[in-house]
Amino acid sequence: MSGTLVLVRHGQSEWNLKNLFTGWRDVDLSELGHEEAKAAGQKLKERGLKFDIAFTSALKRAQKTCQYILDAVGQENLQTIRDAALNERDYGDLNGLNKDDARAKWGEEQVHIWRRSYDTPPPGGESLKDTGARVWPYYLHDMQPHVLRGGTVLVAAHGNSLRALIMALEGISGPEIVKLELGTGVPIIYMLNADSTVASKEVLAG
Ligand SMILES: O=C(O)[C@@H](CO)OP(=O)(O)O
Repeated sequence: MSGTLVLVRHGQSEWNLKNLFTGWRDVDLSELGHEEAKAAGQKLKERGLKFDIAFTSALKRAQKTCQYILDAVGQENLQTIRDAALNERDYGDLNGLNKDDARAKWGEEQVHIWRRSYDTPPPGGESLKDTGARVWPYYLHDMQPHVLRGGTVLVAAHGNSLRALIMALEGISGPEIVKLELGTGVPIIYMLNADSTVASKEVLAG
């Protein structure tokens, strides 16, 4: 057995609440999002988890979620690396549009393909494959070494940057990844083997 990797999607954002495509727009957590982030920290504290390093994106909804978690576990000053490699997928021309308006304009199926498929990018934006092409090398180079040294690593990021990471981590296929949805503020705890494969996965939902 090797180390522990804890992935958390940020708490609900203002634009999640308004049902808008968000992507790289730097919107804040909603009131509920602040609570979800605190609750995520509380759950991890109850597990007795202590981190060796934290990683988050260049966007404040993820950074604030990260800080709430570190505060909750009593590690408010832990080394935290912020990197745009972990940013949400760039939604391109869809950024700022209402998701229901987009469905009315382009159809339910097309919007679902843009939101959840592996390799169909939204107009002017990144596909999940494109997102994985920046997230996975970053994981391998910057995060995995800590895990393989037996460390416990926190990653507070976004729905699609984490879907891309989980896809590679678990070896999920393109057709299967369509079904994977991540809840806001829900921690996922992976224990990894020494050969970097997944030994166990636990989702702290509810
Ligand atoms: O708007 C976004 O950037 C993302 C995540 O909130 O939305 P979706 O769930 O549609 O990928």
